[in-house]
Amino acid sequence: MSSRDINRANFINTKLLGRKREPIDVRSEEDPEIENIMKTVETETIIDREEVMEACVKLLNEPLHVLDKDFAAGGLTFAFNSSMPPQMVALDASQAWIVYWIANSMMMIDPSLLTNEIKRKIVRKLFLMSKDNGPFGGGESQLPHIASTYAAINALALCDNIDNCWNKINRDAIYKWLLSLKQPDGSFTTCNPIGERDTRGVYCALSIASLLNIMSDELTEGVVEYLQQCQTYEGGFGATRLGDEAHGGYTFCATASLVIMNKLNSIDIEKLMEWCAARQCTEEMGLCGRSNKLVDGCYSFWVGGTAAMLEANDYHGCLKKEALRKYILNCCQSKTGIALRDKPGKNGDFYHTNYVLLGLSITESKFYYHGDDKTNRTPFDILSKSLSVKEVPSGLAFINPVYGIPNESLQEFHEHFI
Ligand SMILES: CC(C)=CCC/C(C)=C/CC/C(C)=C/COP(=O)(O)OP(=O)(O)O
Ligand SMILES: [Zn+2]
Repeated sequence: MSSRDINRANFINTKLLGRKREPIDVRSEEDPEIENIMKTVETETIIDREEVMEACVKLLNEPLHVLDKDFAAGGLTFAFNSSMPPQMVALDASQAWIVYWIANSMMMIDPSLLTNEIKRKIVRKLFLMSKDNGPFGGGESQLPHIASTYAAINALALCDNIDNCWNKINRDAIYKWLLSLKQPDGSFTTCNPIGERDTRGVYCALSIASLLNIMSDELTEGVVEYLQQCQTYEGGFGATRLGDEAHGGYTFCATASLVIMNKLNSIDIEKLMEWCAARQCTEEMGLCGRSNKLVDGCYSFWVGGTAAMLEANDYHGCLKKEALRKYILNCCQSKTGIALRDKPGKNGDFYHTNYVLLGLSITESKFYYHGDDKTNRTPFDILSKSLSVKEVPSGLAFINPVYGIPNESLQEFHEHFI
């Protein structure tokens, strides 16, 4: 991988998934592409809290908008089949993510949208991103990355073992590679040797390993202790154990990792519940990712999914789900675009479409565990059923909050590897 590729991958991972930090100095004359991306980022409209509140309150007072499924689905199908729009060039190292976001959105809206032809395209594209059929990079000829591998495995889980593709996944190579990323403090790097080490790596590693049934004591050694150190005084989790601010993305990753290991009881759950409840903005009723920050539709999953996992474990009521649902339906559907969005004033995108839809499904579901045996719980035992809502339910698929994919696909994929 050239230093330009490393810079670009770092930049994209930081912007898209990473924690807040000083901008990386990647602007150089030799790289006009990155120069352009930086310009777009810098000129992005800064939305003021007052403005957001005003726009949301106006929209929240309107009659509830019902998700325009045909519009959204048609748009997504088009986006997947056509070539990438220019702004997507910026996501060169995130192609596995894009495939997962689009496929998962389609699956949640209507599984028949994901035709065999589209599934074959997904499988073909994903395996091109890997030299040995796993682990996966962010695009063709890119080095493997833990987040790309996570996204690729999730996307493959949606493809129904078409053409026996699940047997093609190189589980041995993935297991060895995951072990090679393991750090003495219990965390995982995102890729070697330049990767970041934080709760994202832990979650991606455990999600991949549990789905492919390659979990081992060696993989999970020290992980609980690492995550315990990431819980902050506020109750949420920071990126690392070095005192980072609690954030919705990292809190989801830590909570889901603990649920996968059936170790939720090893952290301060009451504080975590308080922290989740405090994420619901009192005017907009959507969720923010951290203290004193703006509401954003994607936290309907990162924080909403955390609350759903707590609910399954009998810690109910962190969020006002009906009010969050209203925020999603009235404020996250862009009237002009095909996609779902962060907040009024923003454009829709694939990332927000997926996580807002996951969040919407959560607001219409009750979460619980199958069976009474608390000591042997697995993340695959989490079930959901319909929670009655005031207006018409959206009819989205029920999802598993640990993996962020519909229950049906999850069960089928998981059972394949038992
Ligand atoms: C599985 C996996 C890799 C998950 C990643 C989860 C994660 C860290 C999500 C957060 C992503 C995000 C857009 C943060 C924005 O920070 P910001 O400072 O721009 O936004 P804020 O003001 O809302 O904090
Ligand atoms: Zn967002």
